[in-house]
Amino acid sequence: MRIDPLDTFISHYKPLVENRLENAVTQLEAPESLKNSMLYSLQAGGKRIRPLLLFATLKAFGYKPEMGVDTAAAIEMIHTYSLIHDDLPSMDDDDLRRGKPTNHKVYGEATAILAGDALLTLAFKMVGSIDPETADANVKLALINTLSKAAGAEGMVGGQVADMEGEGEKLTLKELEYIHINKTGRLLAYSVLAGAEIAQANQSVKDKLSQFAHHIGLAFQIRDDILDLEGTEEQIGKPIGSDTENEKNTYPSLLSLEGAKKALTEHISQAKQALSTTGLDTTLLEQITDLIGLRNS
Ligand SMILES: CC(C)=CCC/C(C)=C/COP(=O)(O)OP(=O)(O)O
Ligand SMILES: C=C(C)CCOP(=O)(O)OP(=O)(O)O
Repeated sequence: MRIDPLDTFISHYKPLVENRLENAVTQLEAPESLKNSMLYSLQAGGKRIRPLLLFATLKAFGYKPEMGVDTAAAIEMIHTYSLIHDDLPSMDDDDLRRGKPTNHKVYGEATAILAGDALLTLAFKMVGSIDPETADANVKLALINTLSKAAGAEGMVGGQVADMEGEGEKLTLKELEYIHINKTGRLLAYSVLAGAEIAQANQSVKDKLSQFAHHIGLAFQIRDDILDLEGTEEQIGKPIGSDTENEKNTYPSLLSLEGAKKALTEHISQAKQALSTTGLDTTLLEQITDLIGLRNS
């Protein structure tokens, strides 16, 4: 029987980041209610695709994936905070996330906002305290600066604002692409580029990985848009059809379902093309790219 290398990789490295997340929050000297709220969303069962991308990137360079565990935990904290806030009544007003009641439904709106704030700030401490043998001061500074850019006003937060402002408006494909690249793509791209930073890759390889990351970022959100129409509640962990209900601009709403699927296939293929130019052992990254195209687990 053939065991898929990606399955083996996931079963080894998912628990690694999950343990780091749990330890980082449990150790905090902070109100139990806040820690419980942070842990509730961190442990609600995400796919951990961003940590896996970082680990697989390190592996592509021949580095130990373990070297990325603090950065992977930081990325997952920022991603989780963004989902807690995205679900709030003032944003998407969702009741379910990862198949469970949303954070504000369980802990109340104020604690949910503060749990998100605490996860965001803890993420930067995680990167700041990476073992110096894994990343020296210059590498850490680069990791912190690029994380701040990917997650903040010039990245995810900016994309979220544009997404909200676009609700009910008919956007152009270029405007929608801006939203997808920033709201979703930047943090996914960071997961790959952080691996390249830790491996101290040269600029040419970083540029190629950046191209790869751009395409998987877009593909990921296009697939999310498609699943909102034709996925199941079990598959996406929340009711389907919320994009339509919130009058969101999506690839299917602009290009039709068929057009969105075509765009997804094109971005997956361009992502793989970019990978093939890096000269690295990209087996796992290719498999994760396929997973993003299918997104059925
Ligand atoms: C600063 C903040 C709050 C950023 C949120 C970023 C984000 C990617 C939200 C989920 O997007 P979505 O609403 O398209 O996805 P889902 O369908 O999972 O809610
Ligand atoms: C960025 C988007 C589209 C929100 C959901 O992200 P994921 O699909 O990675 O969510 P989890 O697996 O972490 O729950």
